Amino acid sequence: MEIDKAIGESDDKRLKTKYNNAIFVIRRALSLYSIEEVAFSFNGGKDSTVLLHLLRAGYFLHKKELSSSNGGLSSFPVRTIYFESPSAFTEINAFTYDAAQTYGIQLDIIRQDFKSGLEALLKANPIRAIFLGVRIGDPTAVGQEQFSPSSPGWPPFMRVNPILDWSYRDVWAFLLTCKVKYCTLYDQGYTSIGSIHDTVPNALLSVNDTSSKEKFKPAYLLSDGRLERAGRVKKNASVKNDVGSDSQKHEVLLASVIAVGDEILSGTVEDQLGLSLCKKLTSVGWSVQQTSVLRNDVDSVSEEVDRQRSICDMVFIYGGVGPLHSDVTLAGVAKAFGVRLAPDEEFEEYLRHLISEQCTGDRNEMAQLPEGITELLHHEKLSVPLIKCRNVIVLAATNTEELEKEWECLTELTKLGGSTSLMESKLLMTSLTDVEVAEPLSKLGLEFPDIYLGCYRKSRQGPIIITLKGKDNARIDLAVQGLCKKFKEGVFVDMK
Ligand SMILES: Cc1cc2nc3c(=O)[nH]c(=O)nc-3n(C[C@H](O)[C@H](O)[C@H](O)COP(=O)(O)O)c2cc1C
Ligand SMILES: Nc1ncnc2c1ncn2[C@@H]1O[C@H](COP(=O)(O)OP(=O)(O)OP(=O)(O)O)[C@@H](O)[C@H]1O
Ligand SMILES: [Mg+2]
Repeated sequence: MEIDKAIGESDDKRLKTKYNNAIFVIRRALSLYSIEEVAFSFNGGKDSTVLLHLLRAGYFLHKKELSSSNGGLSSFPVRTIYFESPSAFTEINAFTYDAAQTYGIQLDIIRQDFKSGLEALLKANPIRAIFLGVRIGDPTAVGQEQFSPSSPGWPPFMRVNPILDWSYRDVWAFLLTCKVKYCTLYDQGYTSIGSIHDTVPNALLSVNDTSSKEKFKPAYLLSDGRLERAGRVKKNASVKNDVGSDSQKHEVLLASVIAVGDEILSGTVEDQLGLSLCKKLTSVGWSVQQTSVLRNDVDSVSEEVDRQRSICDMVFIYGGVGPLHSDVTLAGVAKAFGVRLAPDEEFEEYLRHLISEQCTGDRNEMAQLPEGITELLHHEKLSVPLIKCRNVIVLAATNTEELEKEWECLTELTKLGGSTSLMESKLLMTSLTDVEVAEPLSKLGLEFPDIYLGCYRKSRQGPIIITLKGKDNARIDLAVQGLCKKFKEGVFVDMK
């Protein structure tokens, strides 16, 4: 069988594992249900196309085992249903029909909505299980397993999701490795295809071109699969790194800052990040509604996150992020949104670069993220992307320098610091130690509450760089003079 052979010959270990797991699910389903009792829901999309080939391979392997025959696969006897809609792309329709013909598939075209169509289908046929190309990350995948009964209110059948755990990259690795045809729209920048009314090419694949017609790279070049739905215009207009369109209606954006750490509560460790975060938020025009410190306890986190996420435009949470038993922040965030934690391969990949060979135990444990609601915000300055779950930003920073860096990246990646461009700023460099400048600086902060003061260093031994930001240049100059007065002349070098 050509698919089984192509995967067998590939040296992509991950793809092999994914393939074997999917084939296992398919073969289990074919053992549990007779061929008349299963159906394949095919719509010409990329995930569907992957599943088509997996099903063909799975059916072939299943049949081979039963009859020990070794012949080819000329026809595919699994009932295949396509819900054809007037708002489908013509390219999708053409591909669906074409694929059916190429692979000897008898297509059942249904021109009703999903629910009514399925009701009629199940009435007329002994179908008990339907294969779907649903993947983690799809909005409809939340809470689903590889075998999931249909939801209450839907006709009763088993949803079989062999590629539930496949990532965007796995999908493309499979289609390209097996060299199978897919819908032409994917070569024109479309990364996930809905109806003609809600789907455009993914702007992240746009190619700068002087000609009037915008050009796009093919779908397989999208580096962050999480953003595959960025081309779903109406339903997902806010997919890319904004703070939510509703929030823009407020005059002032509301933030909540949550720290998680038993050590802060016991006084063992002082929370420096909260203060810093509040200043930063204030400096870019946000109003911090509340700061809280919570125990390392899933329920405490979920309850607080749930409360704050509904009151505020954005919730910032830090502490309790990592693989230790006390690192419960992500589990709490997941619980607040009513989703589970699921392994995330792209995130795992980042962690693998960091921990590489030192890693013992199950790496997946470390790369679990709230399923279906997580967006990874990549930035070249960060070794691990920032985690955004709807309006909750999970910061991995454990000290102010790390926070400074994450904040910088966050403001670049989102519209958080939308007003920073209107701010005036000054950069001062000094070889004074942290201890020497800490108090004068915090005093300066009190004297100049309208001025944002930030500090960072490029290396541990290197100089400290002090940032002063505010809306009024004269006030910044006054603050600089105030600071300089507290020290001997010449200890600060004006960098700008
Ligand atoms: C064969 C099939 C079975 C489905 N079963 C369910 C189900 O059990 N529960 C449910 O909420 N939606 C079910 N759906 C609907 C999908 O979850 C989802 O709403 C749809 O695929 C998304 O399409 P849209 O993005 O065009 O709305 C089913 C869809 C199909 C095609
Ligand atoms: N109109 C439809 N007819 C039949 N099955 C459908 C239809 N729409 C969705 N499905 C089923 O739901 C699955 C998930 O749909 P989804 O749109 O997420 O994936 P896709 O269309 O295969 O790929 P893409 O994400 O690129 O659009 C499909 O793989 C298919 O099994
Ligand atoms: Mg689709």
